[in-house]
Amino acid sequence: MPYNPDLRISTDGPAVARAFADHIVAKLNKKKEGPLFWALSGGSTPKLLFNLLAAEYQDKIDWSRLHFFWGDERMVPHDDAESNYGEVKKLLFDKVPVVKSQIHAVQTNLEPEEAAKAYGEKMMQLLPSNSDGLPILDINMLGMGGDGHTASIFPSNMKEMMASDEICTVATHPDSGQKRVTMTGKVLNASDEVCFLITGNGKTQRVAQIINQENGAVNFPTAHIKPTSGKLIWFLDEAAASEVGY
Ligand SMILES: O=C(O)[C@H](O)[C@@H](O)[C@H](O)[C@H](O)COP(=O)(O)O
Repeated sequence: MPYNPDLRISTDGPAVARAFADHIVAKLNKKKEGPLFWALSGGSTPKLLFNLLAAEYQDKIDWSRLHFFWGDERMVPHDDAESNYGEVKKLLFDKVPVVKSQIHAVQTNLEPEEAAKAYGEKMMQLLPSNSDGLPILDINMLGMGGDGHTASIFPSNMKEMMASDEICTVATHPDSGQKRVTMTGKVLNASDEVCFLITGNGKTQRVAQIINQENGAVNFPTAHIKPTSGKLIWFLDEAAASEVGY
């Protein structure tokens, strides 16, 4: 399958956040009615988005239609500074009229294996599934680490995570040893749409290697995330995209 994601390049991080926020509005308008199942990612880039949504999109989005999931979550209490859920609760959920019962957080009070199993079961209950029996998210918003990881699929566990038939599984951060629950590669690729939000000159080389399909790209998990039948969009700022070949 050729690798030619839809590239949407904006001037800087805030402009990337705005481009993606407008993309959410457009998707809600296109779908006219019914729920939109949106998986969030952690990290610093989404913070720009959450702050913008809270500040300027209160009335542009019908928040009652949104269901929130997480592509990965750190196995810490929700009020821990490391919590992906905690971050978006503080920056967004506490400021806009989301429906609390439609926020589907990972149960980080459970043991990691239990939490991964429970989350996979919850996704199967709530989401439509494809012909392979995998849950389909309308939008899977992902970031990319400097090592090319996405969600909590790292180069060190990539083969296992991309081959797994589990919906969610436990991952261990290679540096910190932190336990995480992550959606597996097949689930990410079952999404109706995967949107990468990647900004900053720290990602330039990795972005170029993957988008230009240079040697070694196959070593990076992000290069393996291309929906089997959905769309793949990369929202980039000029710094991250500066060495993209086309
Ligand atoms: O829980 C996490 O840490 C994220 O899901 C992770 O995969 C993140 O998306 C990347 O590390 C990019 O993070 P930045 O946007 O901070 O570079």
